[in-house]
Amino acid sequence: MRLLVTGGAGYIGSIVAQHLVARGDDVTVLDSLYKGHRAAVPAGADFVEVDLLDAEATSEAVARGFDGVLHFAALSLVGESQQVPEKYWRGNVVGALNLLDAMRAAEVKRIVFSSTAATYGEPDVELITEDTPNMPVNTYGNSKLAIDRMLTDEARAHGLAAVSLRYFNVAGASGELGEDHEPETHLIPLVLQAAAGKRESVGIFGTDYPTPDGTAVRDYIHVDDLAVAHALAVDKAVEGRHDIYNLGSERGYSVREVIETARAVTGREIVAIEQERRAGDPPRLVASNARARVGLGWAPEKTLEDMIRDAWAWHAAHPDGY
Ligand SMILES: NC(=O)c1ccc[n+]([C@@H]2O[C@H](COP(=O)([O-])OP(=O)(O)OC[C@H]3O[C@@H](n4cnc5c(N)ncnc54)[C@H](O)[C@@H]3O)[C@@H](O)[C@H]2O)c1
Ligand SMILES: O=c1ccn([C@@H]2O[C@H](COP(=O)(O)OP(=O)(O)O[C@H]3O[C@H](CO)[C@H](O)[C@H](O)[C@H]3O)[C@@H](O)[C@H]2O)c(=O)[nH]1
Repeated sequence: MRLLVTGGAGYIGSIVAQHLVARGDDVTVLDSLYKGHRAAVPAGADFVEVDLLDAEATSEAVARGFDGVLHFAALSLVGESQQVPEKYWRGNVVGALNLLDAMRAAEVKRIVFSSTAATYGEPDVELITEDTPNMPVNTYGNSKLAIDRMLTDEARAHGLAAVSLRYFNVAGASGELGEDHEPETHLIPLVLQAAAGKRESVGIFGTDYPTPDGTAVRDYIHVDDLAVAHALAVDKAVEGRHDIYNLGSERGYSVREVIETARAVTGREIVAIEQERRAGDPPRLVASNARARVGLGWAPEKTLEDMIRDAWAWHAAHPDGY
């Protein structure tokens, strides 16, 4: 298929693009390079430097002719989204609307969208299903949920084939491609920076959660498993439908468990300092992936050890990032 990957110079988009190139798709990456890296665009993919907020340039890029779009481009810093919500409503929601306008004009009928567990907010359930109510607790989650709803309407009114994939906590690296965010806010890369001596310690944000060891529990998913799910989703999207799938493992790990696993995998000392809770962090977010198993024929295969080992190998090969 001829596929356009927005945000394909970023962490997840570049690795999914690499996977699509490897299976024989004809891939074009669109990215503004606001956060992404030109060096992350996989060999074998075309690249266009375009900001989705530039409607005209977006239309021109989409008009090159594609069978489908994978839409990763977004702003995704939860803290920043609370401080400057307008940046997130414009960047994420207006950007997606420009993309959908361009797709409609060019008769591109298929989209896979990077949604997020943040659309659920802080649900008090063992496993989050796609029927768990959407109650985002930050602007980032609100903006992603707004795009999900846009896709539902677009599928109904114009026959778009749309799939939203709600990732839980993504980690790991894939060959030459890995996670290089500035600023970095995610637990696993920060823990590995501490292991590598690039930072003195890592904070444990909250030790009084109602969880077995008092620290927050998350469902970590390897970026390669995510790539497989995207390839399935783009193939299985159905015209006139908007399907939503959680992508997680149904297994939660606490912050302490992640740090312990990183100590075991790296063999390094990792200084962890107990701190106050980070505002807006729910105690536990673990996905049910039953719908993705049935609807996509997908199941995660990689473990937390795999994610940490692969991310560690990437950091060793790229100590200063891209
Ligand atoms: N990392 C996670 O754990 C996680 C979890 C859930 C959902 N997501 C979603 O997955 C997607 C990818 O996340 P990531 O961690 O790879 O992020 P990332 O920041 O590494 O990649 C996003 C890319 O989008 C580009 N971009 C942003 N705004 C753009 C615009 N207006 N026009 C063109 N390009 C633009 C950036 O330059 C960057 O390369 C995002 O939509 C994010 O919300 C990520
Ligand atoms: O230095 C750190 C960083 C994080 N944490 C903790 O580790 C867990 C994971 O934190 P991350 O920042 O790695 O991930 P989040 O669960 O906060 O964020 C994930 O879920 C969000 C929605 O809830 C967004 O989708 C986001 O992009 C995605 O990475 C949280 O309990 C957090 O409090 C620490 O203890 N110390």
